[in-house]
Amino acid sequence: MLETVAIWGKMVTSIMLIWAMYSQYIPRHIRSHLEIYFYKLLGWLSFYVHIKFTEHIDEGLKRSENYDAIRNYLSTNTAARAQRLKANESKNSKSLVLSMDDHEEVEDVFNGVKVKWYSNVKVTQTQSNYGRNNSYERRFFTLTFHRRHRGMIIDTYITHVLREGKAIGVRNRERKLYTNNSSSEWYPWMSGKWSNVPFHHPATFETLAMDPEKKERIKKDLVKFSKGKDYYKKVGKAWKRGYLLFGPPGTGKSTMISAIANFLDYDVYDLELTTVKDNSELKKLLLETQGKSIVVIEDIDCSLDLTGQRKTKKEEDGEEEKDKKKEKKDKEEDEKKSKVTLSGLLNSIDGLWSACSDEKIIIFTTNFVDKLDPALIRRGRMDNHIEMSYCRFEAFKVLAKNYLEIESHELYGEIERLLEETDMSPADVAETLMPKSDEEDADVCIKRLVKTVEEEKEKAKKLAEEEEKSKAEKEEKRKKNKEEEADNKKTEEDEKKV
Ligand SMILES: Nc1ncnc2c1ncn2[C@@H]1O[C@H](COP(=O)(O)OP(=O)(O)OP(=O)(O)O)[C@@H](O)[C@H]1O
Ligand SMILES: [Mg+2]
Repeated sequence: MLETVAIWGKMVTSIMLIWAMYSQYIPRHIRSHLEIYFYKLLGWLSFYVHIKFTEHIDEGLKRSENYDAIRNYLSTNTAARAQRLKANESKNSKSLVLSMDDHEEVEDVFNGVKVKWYSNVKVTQTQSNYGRNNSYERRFFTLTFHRRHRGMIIDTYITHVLREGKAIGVRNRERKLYTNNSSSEWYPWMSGKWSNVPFHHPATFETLAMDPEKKERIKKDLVKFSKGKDYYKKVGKAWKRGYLLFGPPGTGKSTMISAIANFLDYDVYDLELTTVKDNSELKKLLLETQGKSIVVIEDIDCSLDLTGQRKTKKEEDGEEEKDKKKEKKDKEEDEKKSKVTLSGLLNSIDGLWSACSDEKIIIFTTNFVDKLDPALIRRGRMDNHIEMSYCRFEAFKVLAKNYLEIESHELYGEIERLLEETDMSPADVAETLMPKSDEEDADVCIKRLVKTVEEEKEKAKKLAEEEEKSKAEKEEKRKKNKEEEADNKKTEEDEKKV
């Protein structure tokens, strides 16, 4: 026994000595060549095949969906058998997820064939421009199996793992509301491209006040889209759909986005364009969004200078002089401003880049649809244009049911007439309907609404009258000026003749 220990001891010492000499005396470039041949030789001699699945793909640009699917699969099926588990990677999940810790190994059996999964991590050191050392971890799984099962594992087992893993991910995931970070925070050791919070908005299509027929049409459109994977593939279109929500403030555009997210069980990416520096940043941000999600750009007319109809030549000439004066000031401001352009945005929506992940809805909202460039909202880009309008009777009935739990009242007829004649947003109607104390019942709230709508109607009438009056005054003034000009001209001509 002692002899065996001594022999082992000698062997280990010799190996360490040889390794130290090898590292010290063989130059680095020769060592890397030798290592390549060593691994090749190992490959020829080994009976085992290894497949690596990395956490990030595309030069680290994008998180791999396959990696997440494998992690989910292993968490549910085999990770519990591992010696060391990690419980801290449940960020996107409703419940606690136990996954294999780094450098752990588990076995899986499929159709009687044994395979092994290893979870690995490689630490990379980088140096920033300021000389600071940063290290970050790159994780990957390695699947190992006997080479005689190569066909079955590659064709069947991996597909099975990915499909199962993705389904588990969808079942477990907690929906998120994402918002984009400024590019100074994009490093892996900082917040990354997107920050997120759990998405728990209570809005649904049932609580959304709008014309029931329109609502039904939108729901059908969404269902058709979410089930359309094969159809989109067949017609050769990226599996995405654009919605343009437009209408006055408080008509439910943002509420509609939440209702769509809840209806389809999608995540929401709230894209703040003003913090995106340029087109390339925009592409990188969109690449980092996952499928089954809604990308939202709210108030697109305010976000950037993407709007405004294209100018005519005449308008451009007239503005030339003014532009020159402003040029210097604008230039300074421009340097600070986002440089995302209309074409950059269009490219990201439906250029080649858009097809990088599936099942995505893109929603733009605006209060002023006429201000938008037609190129931005043409069909194919924004496939469905939805107008969110002022509260009419049908929408009121939904609000009354939600806020007061009533479906009829003696004043309903009166309200129907008033709402047809007055433009009041659902937000204002909802606020008026909401009981302000325990003593206020439905009757009080309905009467308050009638009073408020009547007041609004009166206000609108006065406003219209004032506008009409000021318009008439302006017209009168214009006519007077014109007459004066004509008189002056005539006098001048008469004087010349004399
Ligand atoms: N159609 C609606 N159905 C139900 N509630 C509504 C509707 N429209 C507005 N509301 C209520 O009014 C509030 C404001 O609505 P919301 O933020 O969706 O309006 P918006 O159209 O996005 O306005 P803005 O143009 O100012 O962004 C919501 O919180 C909601 O309670
Ligand atoms: Mg809004």
